[in-house]
Amino acid sequence: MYAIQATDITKDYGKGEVLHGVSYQVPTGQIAALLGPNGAGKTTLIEILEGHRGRTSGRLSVLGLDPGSRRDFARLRRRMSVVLQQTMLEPGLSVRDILRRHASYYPDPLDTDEVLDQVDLVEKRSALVKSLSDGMRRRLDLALALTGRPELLFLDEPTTGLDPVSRRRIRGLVSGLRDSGTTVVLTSHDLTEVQELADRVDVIRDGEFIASGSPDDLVRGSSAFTVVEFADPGVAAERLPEGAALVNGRVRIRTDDQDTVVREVQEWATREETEISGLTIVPPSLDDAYIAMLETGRTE
Ligand SMILES: Nc1ncnc2c1ncn2[C@@H]1O[C@H](COP(=O)(O)OP(=O)(O)OP(=O)(O)O)[C@@H](O)[C@H]1O
Repeated sequence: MYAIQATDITKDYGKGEVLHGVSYQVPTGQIAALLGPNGAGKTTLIEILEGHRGRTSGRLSVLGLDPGSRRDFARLRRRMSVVLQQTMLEPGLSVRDILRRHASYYPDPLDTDEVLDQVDLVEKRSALVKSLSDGMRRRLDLALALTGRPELLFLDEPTTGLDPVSRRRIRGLVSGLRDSGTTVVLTSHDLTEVQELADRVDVIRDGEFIASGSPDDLVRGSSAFTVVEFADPGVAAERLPEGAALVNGRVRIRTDDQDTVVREVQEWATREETEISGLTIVPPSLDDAYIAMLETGRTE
């Protein structure tokens, strides 16, 4: 079952295509991250999926409806939520009042206090919107989005500007949404967050997808390097293993074949009659993989 099925979507704003026939699928109940450099076409695609922008061509089904049709869009609005980076809220209303009013738009909304608790804003329930900090505003935006029990949630940079405790809490909340069957489409430039949260990642560049898969798949399939390191054994630089560099008192070797490097390092240590201590093998992160992917233009 797919919450989103987009096939051969193109978009031309009038000066040539910015989406070149992209196909994109998100299984129901998964967290899908959409990544790509500035200008790649993420916002355009997301807005088409949300029904806030028309497509030039292609087929699209979101929760079984076509966001490009006015009638379906009206139905879809009751079943999905969008959390943008900035939203307009009436500054003179209290947190509780704004949530209550929002809840009145839905047939079966979440209880206001419950949703405030979820986003850790209980203590601010009587505060006016204009008195909230940026981080609190973001949490209120999320509370508003959750109120209608959306089946599909679009989240744009959900934890930008939040302090570490709030960030952790919101990430926990987002992964809990998946557990309760909500589908989440996430755009974030924080790839640690994406690695932690996303079930699948799709990378778009110049209006085309260049990679798709789980975060682990993308890391495994990338040309990013693993780093093998050990403590400086105190030998002369020219006697270090081939390809090694001395960085902050550690010998560092970048490789795409860690097993061979570890074996060679052990053989080297035997030859040099030296001990290897503090050996670490650090696989590439999603961040490394993503950068390598964009540099090499690797295809799926
Ligand atoms: N309203 C518009 N009119 C004309 N061209 C647009 C419009 N919106 C976006 N574009 C163009 O479409 C392309 C994709 O832009 P889009 O905003 O979708 O990229 P993005 O991946 O979301 O970028 P960013 O990470 O910078 O937000 C860009 O070349 C942009 O200039």
